[in-house]
Amino acid sequence: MTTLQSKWEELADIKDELAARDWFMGTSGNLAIKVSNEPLQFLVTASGKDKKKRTPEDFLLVNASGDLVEESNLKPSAETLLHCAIYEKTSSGCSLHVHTVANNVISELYGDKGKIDFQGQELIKAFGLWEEDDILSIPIIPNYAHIPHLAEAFKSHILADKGAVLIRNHGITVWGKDGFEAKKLLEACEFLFQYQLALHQIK
Ligand SMILES: CSC[C@@H](O)[C@@H](O)C(=O)COP(=O)(O)O
Ligand SMILES: [Zn+2]
Repeated sequence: MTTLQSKWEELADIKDELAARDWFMGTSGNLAIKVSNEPLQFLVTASGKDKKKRTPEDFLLVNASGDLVEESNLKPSAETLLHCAIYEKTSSGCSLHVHTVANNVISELYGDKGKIDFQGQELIKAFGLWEEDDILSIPIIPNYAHIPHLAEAFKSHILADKGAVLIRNHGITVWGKDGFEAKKLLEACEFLFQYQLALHQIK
């Protein structure tokens, strides 16, 4: 199996798992996985498709600028520039973006603060935060309709090889060294958001 094929399979399996959680409502969400460093090339979901379905056209190979490596009648995700920013600034190997009700409500509740912090919650260990006083701080940025503008705002929060950024009333993007890590971070964030919303209900 070539690297391209194995990366395709890795991303397709993640897509299926996230689809099983119903995290691709209304064709939302996009996923990417790095295939090579020199030249930088990555697979990204084709724009506007139903990501709950598995088809041979689910992913497109793009370069560091987000342009197609080979001609296609499909377009790469409208948000490919966010994935480009991650691979430009880090050695991360996979980036995942989903819209969920929980991440949208949290982004609205905490958007004016520009971040949401979690401390003393076991799941922050997914981000490598093991000490009792460690804080997981997830930035929340405005949702600019102009994607190059959104990508610029997003870029300033890409500070390590793994991370997460919430886009207000839009969704979350996470990245990690490979598909396993990126999915772990995404699941941890969604757990923390649901936990926080549950706390709001009883307080
Ligand atoms: C109609 S879904 C919302 C989209 O505008 C976008 O935010 C999204 O996540 C999916 O866009 P896509 O171009 O399919 O990757
Ligand atoms: Zn989106």
